[in-house]
Amino acid sequence: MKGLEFLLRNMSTSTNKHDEDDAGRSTELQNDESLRNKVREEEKRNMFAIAPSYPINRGNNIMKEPFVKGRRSKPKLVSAQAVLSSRLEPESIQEEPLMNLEIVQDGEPSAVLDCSKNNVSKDRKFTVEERWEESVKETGKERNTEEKALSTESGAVSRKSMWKAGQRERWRGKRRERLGGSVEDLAQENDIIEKEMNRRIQWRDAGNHWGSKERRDEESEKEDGLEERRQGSMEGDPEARGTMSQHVFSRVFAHSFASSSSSSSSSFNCSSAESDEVFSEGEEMAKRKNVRRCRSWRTFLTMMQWSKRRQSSWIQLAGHQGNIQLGEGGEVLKRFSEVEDSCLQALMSDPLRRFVPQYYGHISRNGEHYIRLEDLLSGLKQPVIMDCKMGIRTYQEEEIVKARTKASLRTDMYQKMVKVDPTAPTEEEHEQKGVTKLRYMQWRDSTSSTAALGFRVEGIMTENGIVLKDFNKTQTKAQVTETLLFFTKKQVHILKAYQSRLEALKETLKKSAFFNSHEVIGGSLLFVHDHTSKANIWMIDFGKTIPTPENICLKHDVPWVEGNHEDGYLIGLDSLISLLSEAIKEATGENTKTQNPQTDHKETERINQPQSELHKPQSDLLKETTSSNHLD
Ligand SMILES: O=P(O)(O)O[C@H]1[C@H](O)[C@@H](OP(=O)(O)O)[C@H](OP(=O)(O)O)[C@@H](OP(=O)(O)O)[C@H]1O
Ligand SMILES: Nc1ncnc2c1ncn2[C@@H]1O[C@H](COP(=O)(O)OP(=O)(O)O)[C@@H](O)[C@H]1O
Repeated sequence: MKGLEFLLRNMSTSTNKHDEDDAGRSTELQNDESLRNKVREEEKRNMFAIAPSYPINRGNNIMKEPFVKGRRSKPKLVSAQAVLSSRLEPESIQEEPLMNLEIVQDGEPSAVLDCSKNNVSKDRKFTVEERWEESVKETGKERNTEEKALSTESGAVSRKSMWKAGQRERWRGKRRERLGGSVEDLAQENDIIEKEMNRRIQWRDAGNHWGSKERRDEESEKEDGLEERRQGSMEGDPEARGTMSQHVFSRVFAHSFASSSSSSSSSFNCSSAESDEVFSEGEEMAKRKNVRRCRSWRTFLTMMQWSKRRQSSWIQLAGHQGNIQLGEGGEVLKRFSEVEDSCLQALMSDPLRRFVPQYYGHISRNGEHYIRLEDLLSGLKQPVIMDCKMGIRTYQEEEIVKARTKASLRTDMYQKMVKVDPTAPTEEEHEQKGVTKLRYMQWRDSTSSTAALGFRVEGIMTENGIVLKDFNKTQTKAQVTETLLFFTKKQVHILKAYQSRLEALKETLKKSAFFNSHEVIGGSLLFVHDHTSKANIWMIDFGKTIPTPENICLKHDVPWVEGNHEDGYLIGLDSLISLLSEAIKEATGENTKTQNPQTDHKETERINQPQSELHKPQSDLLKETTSSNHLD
């Protein structure tokens, strides 16, 4: 039986078993059901205090306080339809309680909402943490009212203690039966009974706790029509198993660690049949040890399975390879950079926050420092991704100063250059077998669409996990349009969703204090969609985004000359929006203007540095796949 399914079944089985056993108990116990529930609730509260439902949300002091409270007011990943209406929603940022991770349809944790429902605030799904807090509030309320009523009803003798006394009697009887005789030392016997009984309550409540929590989750998932998927496809569909209910897993995961500290109250009851028998202290210990051992192995294996699948379905498309990885808690870990970190901090309280992955602070791992970010691929099934580097230049002005003052030659960059175009380096560069970084970056900008259109495609990953990175010479409008059509498979709703999101971004950029005061160099827009028509675009990579000098107010849509610090971000955004329009026309067959990539290419050549090679049709790119990352 597969790990998670086994756990899920076990949890629900144990719940049922408890229900049956409860039914068979004495009348006295049945009458005191509500009190017993209260004790359970108390236990439950304690257990959750040590086992947060998702480690990323709390428990880590490295999270910075101001950002713990804030959260974007917008849904993060939305259906293509819903993106279209995003402009209509209020732009103001509401300060909401932290909701880093939410439950999506397939149960994977993610800051994702299914926005196919129009009323976002009413229909939004809650995070594991929010749900938990809500249930605590409710339980607390019930408890207080109930306790008040009881204390006034029964005066000094609480029903809780009456119930305990009844329990004690029952246990004493069972113990007498077991020992087959009378009990001589009453004080000692009482002590043993008290211990056994308390342990038994904790043991049972731990099982009931998981059972009832699981039942609640099952109910809410059923509402979402998930039951069928979980039962039907979990077993057969490796992808579904890969995107299994991580919130359930997280609980088991967190709980496993909590219980490893040998707290009996946090024991996970995986065999209720056994647990309902009365054991002697030694027997009970031995059984619990066994149960715990098998449980921790199962938990460990499940953890490994989940982690492996999630890791293999995650990809770093562009940028410095190895710089970014998926963290154990499902977050993205990016190698720490002071510049990027301060940008992300500032962005968390800027209107642009809804276009930026959630920032969770830092973490150290194996001596390395990382920035923790929301995984933007979470909640997507076989994601299709495109990374577009924005701006009319991708190097900072300081690179020019460096090239003038202490120019160092880069062999690696020379080699990259030659690989793309052996005729690109000058004779001197060929002799030196090296180029300056500035030279390389300028060459990259001019041979791609960066200099002319204000952005370039850095890479695309198709739904099969095929990665294409050969866009060095994708330069003209026609070529980029062709690339957009290829990337979206001409799906008009996706193209429109992207266009709409970019228009919303443009509006937000106008209002953003961050954007007004920063030179955004080397930043990307990450386009993500999947076959379930979820689509979104995110601003990522702020490693070279720096505050502008005080005397400079950037326009972002004018050409760059050295010293004006202009980045041309809005030039790129406008180009993208208009090329998406072209692609939509093309996809809907409305385009009367026949585009000719070659003529178009030649026009651009006149604007930029001439390049020797003509572009290859997009279909050829597939043959030149640089790497492959199969998701299944
Ligand atoms: O994309 P290719 O053609 O491989 O070139 C890369 C990108 O321009 C990187 O910019 P970005 O970070 O914007 O993607 C740049 O990093 P930095 O400018 O950030 O350093 C790399 O410089 P080196 O890291 O020096 O190699 C350069 O080699
Ligand atoms: N928050 C994120 N969620 C998912 N993928 C991400 C995230 N941040 C980055 N990536 C992936 O990593 C790649 C490189 O990210 P980037 O921040 O540009 O790195 P670098 O600074 O090395 O250029 C992106 O193209 C994308 O595939």
